[in-house]
Amino acid sequence: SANILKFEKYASFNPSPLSLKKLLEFGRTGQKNGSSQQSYIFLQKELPVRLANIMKEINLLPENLLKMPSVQLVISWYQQSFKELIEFENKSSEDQKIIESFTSTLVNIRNRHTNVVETMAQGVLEMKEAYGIDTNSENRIQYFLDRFYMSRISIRMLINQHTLLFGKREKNNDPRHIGCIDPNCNVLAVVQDAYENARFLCEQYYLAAPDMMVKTHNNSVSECETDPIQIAYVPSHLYHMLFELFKNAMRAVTEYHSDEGPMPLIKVMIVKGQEDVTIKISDQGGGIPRSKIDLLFQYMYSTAPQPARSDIASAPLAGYGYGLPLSRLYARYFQGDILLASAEGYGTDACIYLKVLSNEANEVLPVYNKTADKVYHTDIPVNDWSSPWSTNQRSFHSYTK
Ligand SMILES: N#Cc1c[nH]c2ncccc12
Repeated sequence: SANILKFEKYASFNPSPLSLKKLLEFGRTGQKNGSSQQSYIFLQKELPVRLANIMKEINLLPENLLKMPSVQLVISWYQQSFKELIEFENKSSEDQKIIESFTSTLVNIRNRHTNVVETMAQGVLEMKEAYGIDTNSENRIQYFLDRFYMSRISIRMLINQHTLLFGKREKNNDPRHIGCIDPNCNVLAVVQDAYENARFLCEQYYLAAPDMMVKTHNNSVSECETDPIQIAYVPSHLYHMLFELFKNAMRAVTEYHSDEGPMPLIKVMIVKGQEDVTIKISDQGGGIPRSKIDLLFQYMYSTAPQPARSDIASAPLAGYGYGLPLSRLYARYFQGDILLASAEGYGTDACIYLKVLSNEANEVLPVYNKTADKVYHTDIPVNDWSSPWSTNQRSFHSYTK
């Protein structure tokens, strides 16, 4: 049908990543007239391209997952949103009425996709319970969900920028922000905000919470050692990452020191260098074995059956949920990262790395291509490093000649 042809057409284009610098410049001119038109012209093509690219990958999911009702529901949301977007394919950007209609379509799409993460997690659970899971599928699902959620983060970022800059005036938005970007995001302020909120939850559940000590080092050449550490960033993304890491650190410390007196502090180091801003959160929560670190970022591992509704309210720090894998995607989205280094038996350092320069903070987007396609169609490569469990007749030596 015509829609299928349009779908293949948009899927044939690669997404065009924007940098924070581009998004900022765009937003600054945006507040003058005329660039709602530029935004419309860019999004009119870029949003269907990003939707079509990730929809191509959804179809490559393991059969057992694809047929889950929750996954079918998510697919229907993407199909509907794609259909609504291509309605604007040949509509002129000269007509302000068309741009207004496009902006309200974006709001509808954003609302339709509000619960995509939970619904996909439900689909993974349905499949686990119905068919179980083999390692190959687990790896493919991990690969897919990282790309699928990164694509969703990027689409929501573009929609939020357009609707905040050109949509109905939001009442409480900070005039210094450009859409959802703060050109001078004060990192310490977001750290303190996330800590206070995680502490509140921790005290509610554990009746106690560890204190925090923060040190900052501003080693950027153009600034003084004591200048506040600021970068162009999306405060809500930074908050999401910090809140998650503080919750996990507090849970570890309170559970590891449950029986004795005062709990050890959570130490936070914020450093601005030439290339990176690093936020290191160090706890003495007993740590986690190196062999289990990867599990914290596994969607499948974190997809545990939801405890009874009453438990959810009382266990706000329970389980790891999708918080860590999604937080790492937020960090990676603008070329940063989150790394965990643990000393089992003592504690854990969690590091958030962000880009100092906004022209280096380019969107990281999944690109549907032959490589991606191959990941879905090849099994895990044959073991090319020795392992104690693999006996290989060909080279097995008998030492008892
Ligand atoms: N994220 C995070 C963590 C921060 N501290 C931790 N301790 C045990 C397990 C996970 C964590």
